[in-house]
Amino acid sequence: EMVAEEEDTVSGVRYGTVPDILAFVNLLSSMQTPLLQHLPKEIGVLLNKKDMAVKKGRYQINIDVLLFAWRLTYKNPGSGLVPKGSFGKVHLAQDTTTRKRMACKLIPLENFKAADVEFQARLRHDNIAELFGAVLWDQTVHLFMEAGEGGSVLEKLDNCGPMREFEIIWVAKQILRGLEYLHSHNVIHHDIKPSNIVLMSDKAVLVDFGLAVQMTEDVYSPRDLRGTEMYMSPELVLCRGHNTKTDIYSLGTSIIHMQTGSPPWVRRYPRTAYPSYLYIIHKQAPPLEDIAEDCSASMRSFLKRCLERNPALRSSASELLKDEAINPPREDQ
Ligand SMILES: Nc1nnc(-c2c[nH]c3ncc(-c4c[nH]c5ccccc45)cc23)o1
Repeated sequence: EMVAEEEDTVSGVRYGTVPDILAFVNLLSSMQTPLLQHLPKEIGVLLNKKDMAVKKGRYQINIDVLLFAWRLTYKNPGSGLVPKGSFGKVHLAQDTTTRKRMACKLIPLENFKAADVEFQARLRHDNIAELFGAVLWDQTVHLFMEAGEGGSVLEKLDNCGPMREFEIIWVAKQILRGLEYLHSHNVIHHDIKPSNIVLMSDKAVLVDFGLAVQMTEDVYSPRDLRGTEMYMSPELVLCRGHNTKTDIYSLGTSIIHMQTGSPPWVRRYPRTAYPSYLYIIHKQAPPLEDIAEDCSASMRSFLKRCLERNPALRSSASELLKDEAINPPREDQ
């Protein structure tokens, strides 16, 4: 009766609350795949009753919700792309009843970790991509989330070149609000970079919490190296313990990428000659030389605060939100 019981607790797709979806995703990551191999249909928990229409316990891909490759406004038509997250491909999804457009990240069940969802389910903030639901279908976990239809900042940089300072200020301010909220819950994102910042018409949001961790003390001692090299802080590379300030450093290197079109280091140390940048990040002073020539004095001092080598002296998100660089006096606007 154990199997039958588990079957009926997970049968079909239903609306639920955050504890329900956390229980569901923990079940997924603990359940052995053989048991999940022969499920008759999709199973899942949806948080968003308003925009997702479940019909008699069904929420079928290609029937109740359609998946598309993203078509970017500034990309030539037809080049629909499927951006890759840390462990999954991200599609545009549209509920066929409500017409709501969402992002849908597909993670193969064997790669799925409850952590992918836990932070996004438990933490809600305007500048963190909202989780709408999770559905297991055909051995693949489908995570439905708030969609940044303007694409990621990386796509924008690749397509439109370096951003102007007022655009960078607009993005930096919102990501700092998201980081201030995350860090107030002792959560480290661990992968702040242009491809994990997505754009909507009225805001920028953080995505991809696959590497996020919650600190229990005021230092996190890593078991593995998490993040993307170019944006990593010196203390993270050293692997002797770090804290939420590592995200602030990664925002600083991301801003250098936004203003110059390239991540720090690569112009001075070409990728062809340097397979890894970890040693450079550890040995060299922070990459202030890679700050754009036309960077304003206030933004330059803002970046120095983000890229301070000593995390204890590096500014926090709350402190940076008061910086004049992102609060220009009115006549500047
Ligand atoms: N790794 C990851 N985990 N969650 C997300 C995510 C949640 N909502 C989203 N909205 C848009 C995009 C996106 C990324 N690159 C793009 C290029 C074109 C259009 C859209 C995008 C990604 C997401 O991404």
